[in-house]
Amino acid sequence: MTGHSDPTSDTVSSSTDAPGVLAAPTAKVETLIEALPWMQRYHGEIVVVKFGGNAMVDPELIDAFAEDIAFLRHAGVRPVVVHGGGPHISRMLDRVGIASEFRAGYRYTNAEAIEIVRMVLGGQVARELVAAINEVAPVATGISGEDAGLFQARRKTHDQAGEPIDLGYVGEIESVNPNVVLADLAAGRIPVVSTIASDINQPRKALNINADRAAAALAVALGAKKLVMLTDVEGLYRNWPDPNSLASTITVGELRAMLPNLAAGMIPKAQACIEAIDGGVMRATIIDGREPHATLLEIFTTDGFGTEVTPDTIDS
Ligand SMILES: Nc1ncnc2c1ncn2[C@@H]1O[C@H](COP(=O)(O)OP(=O)(O)O)[C@@H](O)[C@H]1O
Ligand SMILES: CC(=O)N[C@@H](CCC(=O)OP(=O)(O)O)C(=O)O
Repeated sequence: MTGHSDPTSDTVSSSTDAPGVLAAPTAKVETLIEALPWMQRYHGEIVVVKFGGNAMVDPELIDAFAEDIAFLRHAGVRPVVVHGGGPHISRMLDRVGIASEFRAGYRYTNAEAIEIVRMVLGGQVARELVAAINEVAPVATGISGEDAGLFQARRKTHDQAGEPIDLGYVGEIESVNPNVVLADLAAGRIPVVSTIASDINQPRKALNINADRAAAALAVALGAKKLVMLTDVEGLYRNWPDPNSLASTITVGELRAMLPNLAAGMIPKAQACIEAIDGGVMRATIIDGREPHATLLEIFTTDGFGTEVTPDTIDS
């Protein structure tokens, strides 16, 4: 039996271990068969997967994520990874004596901090993730949003309720030129994108872009079929932090209505889901990145998990 890890199991089993020996292959086949319609649905499609800094908490989770991305690529999906790195940035800022401050879910980024953000995202987090994926499938490449005009941004001046806000060198994406990502995909590579943008008014200056928002803008520009965001909670809670209020599906209209009452890191995530769906991405999901292989389970199994944001009316 090709690929069978236990050569002794070709022999007749004793009655005590027979049920386990019989059940395991059946379950494996069921899992594979369950994946078939999802593989068909996403074959050849672009899926943007955002890996949040809080989901990158341990090396085993990064390894499992790298395997999932390699699996998707070899199953015929065209995955594009967008990474966060908030905790990594906060640690480095702390080391150089800059306190982290978040306003309405976004990091207040002064002139010194933007240099650290650029260095940590492009020079540390992207490198670690590219290396992890390349260990499994050596086709990952790192791309900064400053490369080849990928992300052009303008300084962010208002919060989600439309009130003026000072965030320093934080940007809102104004335009996306996805050609550099498309070229990588066409060459069979797995792009890993860092969310720094060029300032539209000062092209040599960088702006700090929230990674959820950047992932959504990129998903729209690429015509992605799906946006998946891995984070450190099970999904979106309608009544945070009530553990019984986890939403398994929510329409974009319902989410829009919740937006003014959301807190902290969930604000940009919800805005990202809304932008993605409004921009034509059919599904945006927020899933628990603390669960190993969450990405694969979400994309290739029927139940999926976490919170799925859908258009108000679903026609596909
Ligand atoms: N309604 C909500 N549902 C889920 N999480 C929420 C909600 N409101 C605020 N949060 C917070 O948002 C956090 C996720 O955002 P964030 O820390 O920015 O994650 P990431 O680094 O993955 O982008 C959760 O850990 C939780 O503390
Ligand atoms: C403007 C802003 O807040 N930028 C984020 C960019 C990184 C990010 O979004 O990382 P996570 O996905 O891990 O939160 C920051 O500086 O933390």
